[in-house]
Amino acid sequence: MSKEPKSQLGENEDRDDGEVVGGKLKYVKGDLFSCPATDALAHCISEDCRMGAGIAVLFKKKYGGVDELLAQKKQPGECAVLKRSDRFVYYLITKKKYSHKPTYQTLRQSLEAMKAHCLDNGVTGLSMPRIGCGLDRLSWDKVSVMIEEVFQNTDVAITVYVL
Ligand SMILES: NC(=O)c1ccc[n+]([C@H]2O[C@H](COP(=O)([O-])OP(=O)(O)OC[C@H]3O[C@@H](n4cnc5c(N)ncnc54)[C@H](O)[C@@H]3O)[C@@H](O)[C@H]2O)c1
Repeated sequence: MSKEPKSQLGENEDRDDGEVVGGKLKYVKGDLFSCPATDALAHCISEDCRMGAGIAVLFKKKYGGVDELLAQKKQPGECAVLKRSDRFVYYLITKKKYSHKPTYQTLRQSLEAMKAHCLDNGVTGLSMPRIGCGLDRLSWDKVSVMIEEVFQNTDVAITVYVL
């Protein structure tokens, strides 16, 4: 596995096995969907559940469930969830419409909602891309710290996949 420049990954320790660990987050270079089948997955979407661009398109193709998600009537700052096989798939609702941009505040609230669901349901492994930091233009330096803060003092192991 090739290695990402550390500057793109934050303050991490590069290990011999190609994985990079830093605080609560572990980084793996590669496709998110190559993660262990038992890991829960997380990504960001809008309240309208459009999922017409970015990695959300892949989630829609793989897991469907748009009607099921819309029926949950989750708003920005909340988190919708699907159960697929033995895993939960989390949809962090960070904005109202697909054309909007999220705020750090709604992302934090959505992460808190996801954490609550993880703790209530015994989730111990969670994989995600660099959420909010592609099309949604947030800063990974800030978002990674936020994820660490929200999940500190939990046993949820978080892996971030970076292409
Ligand atoms: N028309 C629309 O529906 C529309 C419009 C704007 C944004 N979006 C989408 O984008 C928003 C989310 O933005 P975002 O910045 O959180 O997500 P994103 O930009 O889709 O992806 C976040 C990060 O993941 C990376 N990535 C992409 N594929 C993979 C993969 N297979 N494995 C690992 N990493 C990967 C991507 O390069 C980026 O750095 C949501 O609203 C979503 O629906 C949709």
